[in-house]
Amino acid sequence: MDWTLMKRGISFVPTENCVDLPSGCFEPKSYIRLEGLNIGEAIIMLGCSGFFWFVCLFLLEHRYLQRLWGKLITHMVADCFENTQEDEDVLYEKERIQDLFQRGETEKDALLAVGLTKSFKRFVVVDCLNIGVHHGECFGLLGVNGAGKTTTFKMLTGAEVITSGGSCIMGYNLGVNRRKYLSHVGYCPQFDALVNVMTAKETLLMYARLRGIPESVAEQHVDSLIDQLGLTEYKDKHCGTYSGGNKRKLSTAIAMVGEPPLLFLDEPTLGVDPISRRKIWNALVDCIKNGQSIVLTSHSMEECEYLCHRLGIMVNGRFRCLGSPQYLKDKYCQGYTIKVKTRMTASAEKLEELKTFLVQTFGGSFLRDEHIVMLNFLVERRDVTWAQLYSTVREMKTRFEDVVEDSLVGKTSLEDVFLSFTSEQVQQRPKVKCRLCLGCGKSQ
Ligand SMILES: Nc1ncnc2c1ncn2[C@@H]1O[C@H](COP(=O)(O)OP(=O)(O)OP(=O)(O)O)[C@@H](O)[C@H]1O
Repeated sequence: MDWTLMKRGISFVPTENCVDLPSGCFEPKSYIRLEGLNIGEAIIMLGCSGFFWFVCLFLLEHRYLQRLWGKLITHMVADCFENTQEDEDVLYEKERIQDLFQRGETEKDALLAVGLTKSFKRFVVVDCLNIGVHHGECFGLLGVNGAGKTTTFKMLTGAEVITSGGSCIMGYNLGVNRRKYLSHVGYCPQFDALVNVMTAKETLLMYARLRGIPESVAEQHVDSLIDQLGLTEYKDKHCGTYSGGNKRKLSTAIAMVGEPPLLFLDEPTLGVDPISRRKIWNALVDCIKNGQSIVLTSHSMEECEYLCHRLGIMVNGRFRCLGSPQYLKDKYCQGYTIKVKTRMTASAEKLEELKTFLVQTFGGSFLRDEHIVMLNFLVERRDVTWAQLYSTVREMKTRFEDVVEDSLVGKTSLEDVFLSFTSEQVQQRPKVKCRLCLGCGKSQ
């Protein structure tokens, strides 16, 4: 046998007429042949898979897949708004978000959600919602009970399956790169998810470890969160013994563990006292200064004005308006409000007289809402001066002394903007025609 040939990768196989061969009973044969147990097939497979993964890497590196996905999504949600009148700011934002998706530049915003839709059985709860949250921005999601805020949060945090649409956080797609996507999120759910037998410190340390914060800095990080949110007094007590407000503080602190780039906070200050609320606000302002982004829901207009750069008011699962608090006030509710507290003993005729007096005094004013003894008038005029308002209110008090108990004059607020949209909310909404809403349109 020729050992030099063996070393060069040539094997020897027995031949039928071995006696005739000069080398004896063996014939040289290559290892890399395709037949039998040779490695030819493996080499071809290796070459093909190398080429395949190179193409995949190339497509990923050059964002072709993201662009393709973006185009697909925007194409599929294109019909979402057909037959509906959308606010111009909402439409502008939708176009901006779709453009970013199409160009594959999803990392330009901290959060980009396009055509987000959720339907439960026969009803659409969130209806082709487009959300873009800039880096270092606090975005407020407002809406009456049942508008779809919590469902939106659940979809964006992967807790609820999205019926249609898609979402990217820091450029990572929930559908494609779920683990990376979720690693950038801190979530404070609407209902506290706490382990009752653990203390605040133990809970936060557990989350710090889960987030991979090194042990050497975890304790210091947790202590600073406890201090920031005013939980120092309770840090070694079991969560089960906490008041509702303290549970909310701890849930907010959990969301802040590890300084994630995006925080989803579902009513973080619900049931929190005014002093602690300000502590939470300050902690959130620090997060924003730190470059983190926040998506917040709240029923406190004061909180939204304090924290949010931009707000979207959700009605029937859609944005009804979008913009900064001041912009929304200027656009939707210019003017003043006159609140009148009436006496319980006031007769119906006198009340009607009072209403007519205020409506007629200022052309362009109307009774916006009425609750037992409270009348809320909106004066939608910019040319009215404070002096005119106060003199009218003085006159009203003198003329209707037996009807008016007290009154309050003020500029229109964010609450007025909010109230102007709430009447549009309906409890159950039928499915809309949308190419991505699975089966929608067909079942109707
Ligand atoms: N799992 C579910 N199955 C059926 N309907 C649901 C489900 N979850 C939510 N809904 C419905 O979806 C609608 C929106 O609920 P959601 O909790 O998102 O409202 P919300 O705006 O967060 O209200 P709130 O301000 O009270 O928290 C409600 O009418 C609710 O009944």
